[in-house]
Amino acid sequence: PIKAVAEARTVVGKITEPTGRTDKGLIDTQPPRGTRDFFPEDMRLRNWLFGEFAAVSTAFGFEQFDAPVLESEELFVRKAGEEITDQLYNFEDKGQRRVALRPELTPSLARLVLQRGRTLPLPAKWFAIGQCWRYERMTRGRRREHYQWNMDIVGVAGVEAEAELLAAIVTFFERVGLSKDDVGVKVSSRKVLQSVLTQYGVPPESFARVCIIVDKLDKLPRDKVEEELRVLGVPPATIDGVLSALSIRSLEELSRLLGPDSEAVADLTRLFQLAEGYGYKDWLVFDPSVVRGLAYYTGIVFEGFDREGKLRAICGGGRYDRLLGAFGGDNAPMAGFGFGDAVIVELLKEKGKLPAPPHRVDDVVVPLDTALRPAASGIASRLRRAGRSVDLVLENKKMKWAFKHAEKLNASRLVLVGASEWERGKVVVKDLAKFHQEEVPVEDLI
Ligand SMILES: Nc1ccc(Br)nc1
Repeated sequence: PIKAVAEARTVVGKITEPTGRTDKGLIDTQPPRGTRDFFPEDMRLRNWLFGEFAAVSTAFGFEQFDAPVLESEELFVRKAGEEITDQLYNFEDKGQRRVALRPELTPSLARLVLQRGRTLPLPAKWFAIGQCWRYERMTRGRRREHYQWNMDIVGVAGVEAEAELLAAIVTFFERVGLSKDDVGVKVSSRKVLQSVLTQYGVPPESFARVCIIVDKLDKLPRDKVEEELRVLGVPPATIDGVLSALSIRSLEELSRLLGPDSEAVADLTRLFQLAEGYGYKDWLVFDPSVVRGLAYYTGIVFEGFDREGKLRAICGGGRYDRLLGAFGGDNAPMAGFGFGDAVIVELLKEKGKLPAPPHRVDDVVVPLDTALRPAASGIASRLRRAGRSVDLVLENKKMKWAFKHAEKLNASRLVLVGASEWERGKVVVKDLAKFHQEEVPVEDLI
């Protein structure tokens, strides 16, 4: 079959038949547009990365949750002009239900919190690693799915929650070999923008939309952003006021602009003080131009970035105290972040820090003749029960082949089941690292 696939690709290249098959009757072996296959070598990298995500979440005492990739569309319908909802992967199912592949995990988290209601002990510290989707015109050739790690804290109103979440992000970066010279985290608060807009008399109901437009400043030219703000009804003087506030680069300056009683200044000052305590203050950069592109943030917002500025945001998050209310529930303070599986891999590749976990087994077990296959199967079971990973050779092979096979599998030992040893209740165990072998009684074999 491999040959056929190769032929199909070379001869035909693409699907020619209306049946979706090549002229040789081969199905299209590529995954759907914008999606990825994970071959074993890809899966080993993915398992390593998700293992690091989960290890950090566990180190912080978080519990894992998950929810369906398929959700009711209404969970994601927000009228703030976000890219994430513009690109919703939504459709009508066979029961005429409006459904969507989740573009993010936070609304599902909110749904689960509401489902538990008052029975949910607070604070709740939950994490998830889940596939998220968008439907983007393939003209841009971008992916339509990625996996995202989320950590969220429900029930903590103070910036202690954000400080803990930032500590988790820094812990992850350190675990995978990145330092504060490689990456940083830009931190701000939406209360900065809220204060400025209030000073200029912009109605609160425009706040989310203004944030979504301002978030485009690092993607669109300034005049385009100003145009979108004007269309939204934000007067030019206000736009200038907003944009000049975003160019502030110190909390002292911010305090002069917003006044000594500003909540934004108090939150950020406290957050940097806590960061000092954790020891990651040098990883943080106060940057009021960070607003993030999700409508529901209400306070501190942050995003991980590569200091060389070559890549898109590595991760992002913030406080969102009004999401449960938006779903008709009672509000509870919430803060969290999302960390995708794409940019971090690009960054680790750039830094030469991307691991390539090899496939390996502990033992290769080989019967040296057909009559000993049941015995060899028994040996493999015994070793597996002892916790070893065992590749049992399933065809009749010679010793030479067995050695090569064990080497390919990076095996630690080659266990040979031969007639003469078996008669004496033994097998031959070759230690492939120490080039030494011994006859081991079956009852002593582990
Ligand atoms: N929200 C979202 C979903 C899928 C991808 Br790829 N990127 C962003």
